[in-house]
Amino acid sequence: MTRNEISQQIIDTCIEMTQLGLNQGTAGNVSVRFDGGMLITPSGIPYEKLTPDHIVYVSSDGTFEDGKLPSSEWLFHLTCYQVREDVNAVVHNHAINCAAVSILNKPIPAIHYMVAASGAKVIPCVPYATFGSSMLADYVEKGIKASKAILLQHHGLIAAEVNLDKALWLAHEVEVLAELYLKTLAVTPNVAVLDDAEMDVVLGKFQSYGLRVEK
Ligand SMILES: C[C@H](O)[C@@H](O)[C@@H](O)C(=O)COP(=O)(O)O
Ligand SMILES: [Zn+2]
Repeated sequence: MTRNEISQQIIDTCIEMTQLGLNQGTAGNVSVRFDGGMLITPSGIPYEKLTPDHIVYVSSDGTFEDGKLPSSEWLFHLTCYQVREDVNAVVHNHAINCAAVSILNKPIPAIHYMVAASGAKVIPCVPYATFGSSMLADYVEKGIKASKAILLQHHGLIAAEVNLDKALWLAHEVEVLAELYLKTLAVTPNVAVLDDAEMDVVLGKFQSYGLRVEK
């Protein structure tokens, strides 16, 4: 795919993210691994105003094109690609239920088997650090190594996957899980969780879930 086509896909994903109710205003950002670095949304431009020319190429050493300003979170996006070879797209947003759980500073435990869609038994909540900081990128590095979806304390969510469709799908799933967690926490502080053995089974099943058999 050409740079222009991927850039349009990034914009389409941003708009869908807002339509799904996962984001507000200019919050959030989206990137795709590209040519040794990544293509990423610019900083602070409303999604509906974006054209492919606004999308910024950031190289693996963090340098970017003259006259363009990448997302303030470019460093944690780049970090995701550097520490996980299996991901090619990263989505960040401030989805309301994920942000609420992050304010409680709680990981999302195995309250539902869909937690395993993250590739982990628990969706971690990494500590707060100022947006755009290298400290935040350091926390993201630790979290994303363990799980393809993480909560950022007092901030929001990151979901990383093999492609944009799957990254957005995962972000949406985690928002549903966060809502379920808040609803159950409102009834009892001791929310029941699935045991490790069952989560191992589900994690195994997710390895081949949705893969088409080639004939
Ligand atoms: C202040 C920013 O909104 C920050 O929260 C960042 O994390 C974000 O989500 C959007 O920033 P960019 O427009 O710089 O991508
Ligand atoms: Zn943010």
